[in-house]
Amino acid sequence: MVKIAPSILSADFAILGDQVRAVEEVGADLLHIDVMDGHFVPNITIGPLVVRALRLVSNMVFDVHLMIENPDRYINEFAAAGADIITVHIETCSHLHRTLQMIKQTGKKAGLAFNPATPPGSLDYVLPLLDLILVMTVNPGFGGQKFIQQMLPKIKQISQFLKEQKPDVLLEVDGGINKETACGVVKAGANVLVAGSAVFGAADPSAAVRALRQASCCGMGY
Ligand SMILES: O=C(CO)[C@@H](O)[C@H](O)COP(=O)(O)O
Ligand SMILES: [Fe+2]
Repeated sequence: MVKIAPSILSADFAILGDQVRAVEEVGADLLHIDVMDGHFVPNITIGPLVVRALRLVSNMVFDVHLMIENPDRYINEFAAAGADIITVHIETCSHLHRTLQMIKQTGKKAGLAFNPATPPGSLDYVLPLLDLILVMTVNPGFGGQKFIQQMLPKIKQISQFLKEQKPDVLLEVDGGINKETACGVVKAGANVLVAGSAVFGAADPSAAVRALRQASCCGMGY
């Protein structure tokens, strides 16, 4: 079953709690929380305080996507604030194995993200520590960008690798996912679809989650 992960980056922050409740009620599987530091990516967004506040109003799995330099400094804080999955970018970690160990030591699930131009190289060496792999299908930093088609072979390659080595690891895609692109990424092997503007940019976010779920079924052959 494909999981749908609305990204609050495109939500209305003035009514964030209501928007999160709406996607939770319609059965979205994870809540994707984009953390940006203005260094690794040009944008600045959410910190642990917001995660802590949302934890009080939601029981969803919190999927925290750290787009920050030197993520080790903040792993414990995000874990304590209520993150369930903490994903770091391979491009930000000088000691990736240690960083992933640090996440696992908090008792949370660990994810590893790859920018569009980054080959999925080090996977062999850190796979035992991973619960999720995130393939960026846009360059990180902003919502509402166009899906990069060239990522489909990368998704296929990682999906094949996971089937052989560790099938329970989630394969998430993030960026430009909507009703039109969902089928192709699922066919390529993705099983978690992050969607920001396609959900919270829609007039009715609940209907948009349902539509995305429906569209993802085509990739599974029905
Ligand atoms: O991590 C990011 C952007 O860097 C994402 O999670 C965005 O929030 C996706 O937005 P859409 O492309 O779905 O609008
Ligand atoms: Fe993200």
